[in-house]
Amino acid sequence: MTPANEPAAPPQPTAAAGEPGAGAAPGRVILPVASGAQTLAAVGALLRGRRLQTFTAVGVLTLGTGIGLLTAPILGRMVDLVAGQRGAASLTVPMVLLLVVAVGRGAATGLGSALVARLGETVLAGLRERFIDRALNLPLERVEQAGSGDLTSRVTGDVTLITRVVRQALPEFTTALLTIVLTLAGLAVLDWRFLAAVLLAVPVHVLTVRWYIPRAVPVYAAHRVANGALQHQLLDSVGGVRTVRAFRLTDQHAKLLESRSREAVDLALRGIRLVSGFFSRLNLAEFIGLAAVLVTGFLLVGNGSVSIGTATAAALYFHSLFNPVNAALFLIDDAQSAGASLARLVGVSDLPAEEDPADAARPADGSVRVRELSHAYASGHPVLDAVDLEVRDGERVALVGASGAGKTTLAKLIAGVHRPTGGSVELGGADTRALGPAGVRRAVTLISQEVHVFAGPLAEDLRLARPGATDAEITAALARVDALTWVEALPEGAATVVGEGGHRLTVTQAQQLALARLVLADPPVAILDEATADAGSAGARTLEGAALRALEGRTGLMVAHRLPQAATADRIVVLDRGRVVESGTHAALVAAGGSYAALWSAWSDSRRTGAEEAAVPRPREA
Ligand SMILES: Nc1ncnc2c1ncn2[C@@H]1O[C@H](COP(=O)(O)OP(=O)(O)OP(=O)(O)O)[C@@H](O)[C@H]1O
Repeated sequence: MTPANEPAAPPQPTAAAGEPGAGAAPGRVILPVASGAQTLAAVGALLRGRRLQTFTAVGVLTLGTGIGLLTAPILGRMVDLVAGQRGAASLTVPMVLLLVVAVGRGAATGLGSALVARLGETVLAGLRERFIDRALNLPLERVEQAGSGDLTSRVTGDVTLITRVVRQALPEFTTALLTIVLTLAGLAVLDWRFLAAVLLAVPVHVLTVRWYIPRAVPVYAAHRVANGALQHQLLDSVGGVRTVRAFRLTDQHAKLLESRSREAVDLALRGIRLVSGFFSRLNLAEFIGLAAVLVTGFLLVGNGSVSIGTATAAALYFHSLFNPVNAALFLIDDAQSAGASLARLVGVSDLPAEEDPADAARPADGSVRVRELSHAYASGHPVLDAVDLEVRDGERVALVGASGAGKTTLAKLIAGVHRPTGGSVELGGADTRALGPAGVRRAVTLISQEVHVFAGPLAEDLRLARPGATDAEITAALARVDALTWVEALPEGAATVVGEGGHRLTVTQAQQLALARLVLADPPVAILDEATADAGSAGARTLEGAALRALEGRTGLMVAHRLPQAATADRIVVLDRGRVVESGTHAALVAAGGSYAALWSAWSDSRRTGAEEAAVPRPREA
């Protein structure tokens, strides 16, 4: 009695990425996950904007299912006609009707399914847009607290899962549910006792799902992990085949592969056994239900309550429930996983949008004033301790200090990436709280070491900093950061596709692009955090020159790891354990013989011995 359209592949319950604690490292505060009610409300709000589309889709699908329900009574009527020996001619009308019903049902359900899929896609697109909008505007601090993996897994894993379910399962699930509801109603119309007989099978369905889901979820989760481990082992053994042979590790690797493979196969077989168990239990439910309907029909026909045709129609109705019931139960897991993923998307998209003050202040110039600034990532562990710093409009200040001294933290606080635990930051005389997030973004640009090159034409990458920049402005910005020569040498110049899947840029080139974006954004304050530290010495010199030109006409704060770069700044500020310990010109600080002088002399010694060319010696690791 297994249905003809029983899905061929075993169902793979998904341990939804949103399950509590999934992937969350200890100490992480993961981004919010919406409750069931909030998720429904969000989907409801999206559907409300598409009332007509929703009513049409559900209406057409209901019509198709309703038309399909006519098949059983027509067949029942034919049975009555045959039982009453009314002659072959009397069957013509019911047969034509059957044909009309089949065509009508096929057309309406096909159209309805397409409309439901389309509605699902549109709603998903709306949700995705809202999610991306909120995600891109999340305070970086919040993303860091959650770990960027949390946001990434929502953008990738959850969105992919929901898209798959919306495309494949939603139309099938909706049709199955409608068929079940309408068929039960049809049974009640025939005779309520048929409905009661059919409902005898429901407890077996419920028990089957309760048996299957808790067993299947861990098995399939473990199967995915085992498959991942097998792939990894294959890559390791095959990729490193020379080393494996050279060190005579062939047997060891073969054994490892065998054990990983056995593990994956065992889990796959357990999955298949579960699916067999799932369907055999459903078959039992079908047996119980059909037996009950037939016995009821026998009794009702016997006492003259219904005709043989009506009893036949009831049995056919029940038989027509097999496929939708199995499909709906089979898809419950997909629906659950999609629901969990949806809750994770709604959790982020329901976050309040970043608010800018109604009458946001405007910075008067490019000066920076930091007062009593303190910060602790974890309470009780201050990283910055009452830092005071004043940078004049147009001044270039280098921040130096040992690793962990707090330079990057200070840079991020000034750029508004983190909110300080205590104290304040003023840009151009205006407190950053009065400027608002958008105001701070306009006033200051932070370039960090992890420069991202967006996939697409190089010129478009630059236009992100100034939408609508002319070709001449792009060329001028590239020339200013010394990048024009290599950009013009690219196969299609500034139109060359760079980034993921495109022309690969070197680290130096990517940082030059970041500097060109800075030139185009033209903020009054720029912060370069280690922008030149990673590029190797030749690249580092190119970048130093580019950075100096990009900073012309604005206030510049440089987190400097190369002391010669710091030496060219108007002023050097030395941080130690979260405090400003020295401030002055290179000459003054060297003469003062303090910690900067110690760093400088260590660096000069290393130059003399030729041991170290590029990086600053780090006297103390935090
Ligand atoms: N996101 C974070 N969460 C928790 N602790 C952090 C975080 N970022 C930095 N820290 C800690 O804060 C302290 C200061 O780090 P910071 O990166 O500001 O120093 P730095 O002077 O820039 O160091 P480096 O030269 O190595 O980049 C370090 O102890 C670091 O481990």
